Amino acid sequence: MTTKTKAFETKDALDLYKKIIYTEGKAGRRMDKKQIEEMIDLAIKQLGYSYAPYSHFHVGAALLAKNGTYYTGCNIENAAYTPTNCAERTAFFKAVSEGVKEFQAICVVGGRDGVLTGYAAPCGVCRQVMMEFCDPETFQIILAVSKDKYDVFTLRELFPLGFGPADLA
Ligand SMILES: O=c1ccn([C@H]2C[C@H](O)[C@@H](CO)O2)c(=O)[nH]1
Ligand SMILES: [Zn+2]
Repeated sequence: MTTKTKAFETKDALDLYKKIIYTEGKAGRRMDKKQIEEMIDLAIKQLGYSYAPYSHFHVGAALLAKNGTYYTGCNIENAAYTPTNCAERTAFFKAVSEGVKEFQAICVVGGRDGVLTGYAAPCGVCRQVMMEFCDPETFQIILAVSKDKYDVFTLRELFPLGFGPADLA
């Protein structure tokens, strides 16, 4: 019998294991489960504000600043298509326009007609904007389908070898 099997012999041990994987994520990171759930709720609420008459793909985001403030965002499309702003960038630009430039994490949800069936990963442009303001090693990106189905990534994982302000130094 392996040590791992032994660890799950009691319900307490199993609960502890679940707590660890839920709060630390795959790469051993630390985000409070309650806070992740709060961010998922906020991002899902944003789906209701999404303006997506062309793609019908609704996206919501909740950005957590280091000062503890949340900035939410939705995608905002345009008849000329290219002026479209993604949910993530809406959240970032709201924060930066209010003088807030330090961030801990963002949660993103999205799906056709606002129905969440899988992860809506940030597009390349949004990853580049994150790279401008966030430390790629520590900034957390929560991709969620529901409060029971989500994954946490660092910006570095989603944007390896990304170009950022440090490259100009
Ligand atoms: O990172 C992304 C990628 C796409 N979208 C939006 C833009 C557009 O309105 C729709 C389809 O691409 O999804 C976002 O909000 N965030
Ligand atoms: Zn984007």
